[in-house]
Amino acid sequence: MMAERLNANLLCGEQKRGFDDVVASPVTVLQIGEGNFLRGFADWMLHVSREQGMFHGSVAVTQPRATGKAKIEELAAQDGIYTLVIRGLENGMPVERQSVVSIISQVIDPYEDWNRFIALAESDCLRFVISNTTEAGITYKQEQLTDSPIASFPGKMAYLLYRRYLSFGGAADKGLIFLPCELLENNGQTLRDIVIQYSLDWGFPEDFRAWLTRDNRFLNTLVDRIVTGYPEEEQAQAWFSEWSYTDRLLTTAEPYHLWAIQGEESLDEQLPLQKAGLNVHWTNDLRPYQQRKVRILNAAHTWMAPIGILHGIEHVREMMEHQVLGQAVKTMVRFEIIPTLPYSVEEMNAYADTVFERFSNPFIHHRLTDIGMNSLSKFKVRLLPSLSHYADLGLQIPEELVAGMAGLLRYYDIAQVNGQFEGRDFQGGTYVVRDDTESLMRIAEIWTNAKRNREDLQITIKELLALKTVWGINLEEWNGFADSIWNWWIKVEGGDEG
Ligand SMILES: NC(=O)c1ccc[n+]([C@@H]2O[C@H](COP(=O)([O-])OP(=O)(O)OC[C@H]3O[C@@H](n4cnc5c(N)ncnc54)[C@H](O)[C@@H]3O)[C@@H](O)[C@H]2O)c1
Ligand SMILES: O=P(O)(O)OC[C@@H](O)[C@@H](O)[C@H](O)[C@H](O)CO
Repeated sequence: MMAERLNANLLCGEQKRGFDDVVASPVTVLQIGEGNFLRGFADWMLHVSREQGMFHGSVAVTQPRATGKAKIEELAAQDGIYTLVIRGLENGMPVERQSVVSIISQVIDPYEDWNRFIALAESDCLRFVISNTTEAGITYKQEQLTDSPIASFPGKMAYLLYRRYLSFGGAADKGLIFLPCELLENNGQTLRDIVIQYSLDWGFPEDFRAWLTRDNRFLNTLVDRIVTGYPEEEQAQAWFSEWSYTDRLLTTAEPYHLWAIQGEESLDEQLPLQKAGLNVHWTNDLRPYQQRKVRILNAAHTWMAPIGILHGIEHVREMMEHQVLGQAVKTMVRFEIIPTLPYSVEEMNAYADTVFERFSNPFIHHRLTDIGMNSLSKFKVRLLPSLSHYADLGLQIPEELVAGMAGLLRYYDIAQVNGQFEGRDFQGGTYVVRDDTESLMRIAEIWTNAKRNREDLQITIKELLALKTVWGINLEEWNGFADSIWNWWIKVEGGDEG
């Protein structure tokens, strides 16, 4: 795609002209994660702000894992420049906007060039660290301190900060502001705790930890935008011939975007996103944003993936257009989930309306198989709290929430085939289930031992509901729950949809 390499300089103040008259600004943001989401969300936001003359920095992007180098290599080959197409409905009207995002001025593979990565610690103008490493990226695992690539994302941050502390003698104004985008409650705080843990493991001095906690900020944030990545090849080719260039990093996203950040509004002076007209909220309470998103939008996705796949449905929009299932999603959100949330029903219904409009976006082909990945842990966080609300009050769990659990169990009726876990949909077609291997093995074992007659299936359902390692609690103990699931089973396997 790109003719010439951007020759950006890591050091502040040294700006060089590069590709197509783009001026590479000083690197003020370190980005951990080269995936679709950050490119369709945070990078795009910074790009918009810079286009308006408000944000004056640029981004150094690095990959968080040693495996899967294709994207970082493509990014390097394209000088960090890529195309984003935003498509969808805005106030009921279709929109399609293409932009060439050029905010990335450095592409660094820490596994190939550790020294270049760690040199960022000494950069005077570095101010922010933005990340998306999936929920799996913000976890603690004991690790050795080496002077070559550190494996984990938090480990890398601990070392980078330590080097920064040494470089600047613990200067207060050289602390960094972390904005993690991982969909994890208290993502900032969790990242900070793990970074501190590494600093203890590796024997860094107490003074460093004082600087770390006093002069660095780890802000909790909540992101919301559906970024669907590279489009179907036919669409991509049509665009390429229209634009007269090809772009393997082409990404598509919906117009809707929200970034809620737990921090004072004055931070927008340093990171002018709200000022640039973006839907960014600086707030002291993230919970309302978090809960409504996870418990409504993500929950609806997590509900529809297994059920939709079992019915042979491929995309979210098709699911919403399905006479029975589309209605079931809406019923569940409006009448079963919203009443469990501690917020105004009007506000929640208004949010749900925007979600249904987003799900019906005619330009976005959001695959249920993508959403269905890791459904076990997603169900636990996104749907189970709504079910628990009823169970804890001794109430019967409503029909569509039951269907969500039952559909999930049916979807995980799997067997190991050629090293993969396969299930069969209602039409007899096969699909592959991707999830935590240990849980999959346990579930596959239960299903393999099941005798498949009526009575035995009831026992199997109970056995699955009792898997505390998967659900965190024993769901078999919920009064009447196993029976409700069984009723769904008879209805659906008997041919009815539900
Ligand atoms: N795509 C969306 O619409 C969207 C919206 C909001 C949040 N998210 C979150 O983003 C994540 C998926 O990101 P994407 O859509 O950019 O997909 P992607 O596959 O393009 O990128 C995934 C990124 O996560 C990194 N990663 C994966 N596993 C990791 C691990 N174990 N440790 C460290 N890093 C790891 C990859 O290197 C890559 O940078 C999911 O966790 C999802 O919840 C996605
Ligand atoms: O990205 P996942 O796989 O964690 O969850 C699937 C979707 O629910 C999710 O990607 C939403 O589309 C996104 O969270 C919207 O902001």
